[in-house]
Amino acid sequence: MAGKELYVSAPGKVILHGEHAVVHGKVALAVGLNLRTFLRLKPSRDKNTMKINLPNIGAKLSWNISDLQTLVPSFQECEPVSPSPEQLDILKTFAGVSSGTKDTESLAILAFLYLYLSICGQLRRLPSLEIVVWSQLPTGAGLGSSAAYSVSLVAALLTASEKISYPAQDNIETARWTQNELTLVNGWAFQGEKVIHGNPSGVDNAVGTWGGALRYQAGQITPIERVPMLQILLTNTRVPRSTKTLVAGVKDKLLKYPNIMEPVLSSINAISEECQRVLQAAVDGLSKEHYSVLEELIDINQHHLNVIGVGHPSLDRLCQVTASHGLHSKLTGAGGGGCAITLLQPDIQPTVVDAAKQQLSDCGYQCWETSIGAPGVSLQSSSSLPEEVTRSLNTA
Ligand SMILES: Nc1ncnc2c1ncn2[C@@H]1O[C@H](COP(=O)(O)OP(=O)(O)O)[C@@H](O)[C@H]1O
Ligand SMILES: C[C@@](O)(CCOP(=O)(O)O)CC(=O)O
Ligand SMILES: [Mg+2]
Repeated sequence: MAGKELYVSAPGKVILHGEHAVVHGKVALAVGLNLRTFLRLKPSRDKNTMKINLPNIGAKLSWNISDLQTLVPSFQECEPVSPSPEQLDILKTFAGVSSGTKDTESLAILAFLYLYLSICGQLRRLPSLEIVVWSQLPTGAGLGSSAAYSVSLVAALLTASEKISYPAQDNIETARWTQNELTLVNGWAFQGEKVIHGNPSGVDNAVGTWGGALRYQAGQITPIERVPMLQILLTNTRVPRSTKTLVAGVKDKLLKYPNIMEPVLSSINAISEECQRVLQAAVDGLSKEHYSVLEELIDINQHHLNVIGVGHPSLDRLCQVTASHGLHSKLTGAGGGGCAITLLQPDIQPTVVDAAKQQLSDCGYQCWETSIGAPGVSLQSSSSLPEEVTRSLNTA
């Protein structure tokens, strides 16, 4: 691969049930989303420079390879390992980032530096690269943009450093790596998530890597086969929030009120189990009764998520608006604002959906009708990229 330009993409995700509880060992059900993060990597013309350009967050940085090379002795990992506090301190000092930062750009840069130095540190010399990452996903809205960022960076860096193969063949638009290679991508992307989130469960990077529909519990990833087609309305309240802060808040509540919070997490676990049971019992299509169960599960979980402290007035409003049209919604991802999902039954009148969407956009929210179960991280030919993506990557 050395010396080639490459394009990689990774999907965002929607958590159907189990957000937050999954951080504490419970089950989550998650699916790949057809909004993706795209990355272009090419060798730098200037042999002593590493450049990264992140147009979504307005960050453009470059470093001297010789300066980065001085950090290598503290990294050089053979396999994915958790970033140590000492390694993070070294990176913060190098990047001029204050400790305890939750700033978007700082977290993105720290994650990049950690992954670049760890993955490429064993090479004779760090490679001079130009990397652009651009995403269709809103950043920090619960759709796993941090994981899609880490997964696409890792797949590109592992390919560029020849630790995984270059799977593309002539005339093939998208190619995927082998299961073993994807396991390595997922393992490193989890470390990137740790830099950004502090204490991630690993569900988001698993969906970014494998796509489709997954059951995730304590690191165990089980693909859910033949999930019936679900129509989902995805709404972004546009209220910004930080996964890191929300995850830390739930942990504090759990430590303070273990006897009160643990049963709530167990109930969320039971909701995920029941949802999986319904989806798998209904491979030939969901009946009206199945839909009523799924709707009730959504309502109950939304109440639980409020109890554990990750609700937000914008999400309450969203649920009220959709309920007024007979629809059921819950937050997805870390909550505190960000996105919610609304289940749409297949025979729903388009006028009902349109009226709900209109009222949501009157609240200042952004809606998408999505298809779920998108493929995981992929190597793409430049000709396979939508025009919007090519433009964003090349003009950044
Ligand atoms: N396209 C991107 N470019 C740069 N950084 C990104 C991008 N997408 C995500 N990130 C990083 O991920 C962080 C958002 O992660 P998080 O709070 O977990 O929200 P999300 O729900 O979108 O994953 C951002 O602050 C930024 O550091
Ligand atoms: C809240 C959590 O369950 C999901 C977070 O998703 P997001 O970063 O908000 O897209 C945290 C995790 O699983 O690591
Ligand atoms: Mg995230």
